[in-house]
Amino acid sequence: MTVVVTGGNRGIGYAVCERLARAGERVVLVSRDRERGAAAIRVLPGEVDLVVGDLTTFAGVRIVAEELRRICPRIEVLVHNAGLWPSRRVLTADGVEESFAVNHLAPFLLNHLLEDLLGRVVQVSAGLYAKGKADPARTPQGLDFHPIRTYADTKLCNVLMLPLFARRWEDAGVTIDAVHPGVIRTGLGDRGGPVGLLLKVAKRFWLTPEQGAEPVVRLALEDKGTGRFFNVNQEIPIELDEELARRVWAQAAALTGAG
Ligand SMILES: NC(=O)c1ccc[n+]([C@@H]2O[C@H](COP(=O)([O-])OP(=O)(O)OC[C@H]3O[C@@H](n4cnc5c(N)ncnc54)[C@H](O)[C@@H]3O)[C@@H](O)[C@H]2O)c1
Repeated sequence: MTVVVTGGNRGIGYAVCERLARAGERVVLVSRDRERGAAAIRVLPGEVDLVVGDLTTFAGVRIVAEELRRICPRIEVLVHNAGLWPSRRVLTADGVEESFAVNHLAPFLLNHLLEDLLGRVVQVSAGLYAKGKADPARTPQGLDFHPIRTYADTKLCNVLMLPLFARRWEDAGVTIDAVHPGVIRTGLGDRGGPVGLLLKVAKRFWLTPEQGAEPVVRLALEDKGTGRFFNVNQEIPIELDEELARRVWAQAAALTGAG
């Protein structure tokens, strides 16, 4: 089975790659940095391929999709793990806020570009989605940027897309679930200043990337359901605003040219 893991060169993604490679799956690791990606695949066990690409821009996502198409006749599992928690507002070359681009638009576009190859998709989301607002008039450009809420907005967008992709793919038998991996000690959200210092201290008490990988791997290898959200291993019913979900979808489609 071929499993593609975005952002697989470090943190939870790396631990996911390691677990899957040890289990005998063919792993394709997507990394934005060639050297860091190559360093990761050198030490990973088993059959691991590297695809290099930056998921910040639509052009970067398209390059990744093309390369995946070239080397994978089928992708049994696509794990959208790459994620960003920025401390300040940065716009991408496409004019959208960076974490909105990587956390939400990149998975949205990859899902469309690869859908005929897919068996299953696992979206690494975050429990913080519940604090998000996903206002289509403001979120894409990161207007009113907030160091916590903006990230939460992007993760809410992931969750809003779940039932829509689940329905879209029903007949094709492609499934999609999302998971909050737990509070995990990785480089996510690292920053300077007093907040960075506090975070560094707090992270000592957080779980390891291997522990964060566990629920992601479990979902990657399971194929019983679709459209579900898991808080670690527990399924949480999600109440979604259908109308908002459709607007967020339409906007992602207009921005990326997919859908
Ligand atoms: N660490 C936690 O407590 C926690 C909690 C909830 C959700 N998550 C989610 O788990 C996922 C993995 O995060 P992590 O904690 O391992 O953090 P991390 O920072 O260690 O890993 C993030 C990965 O995403 C990659 N990435 C970022 N921007 C990219 C881009 N433009 N193109 C390609 N790759 C890019 C990074 O290179 C890295 O490999 C993220 O989606 C994150 O939001 C983490």
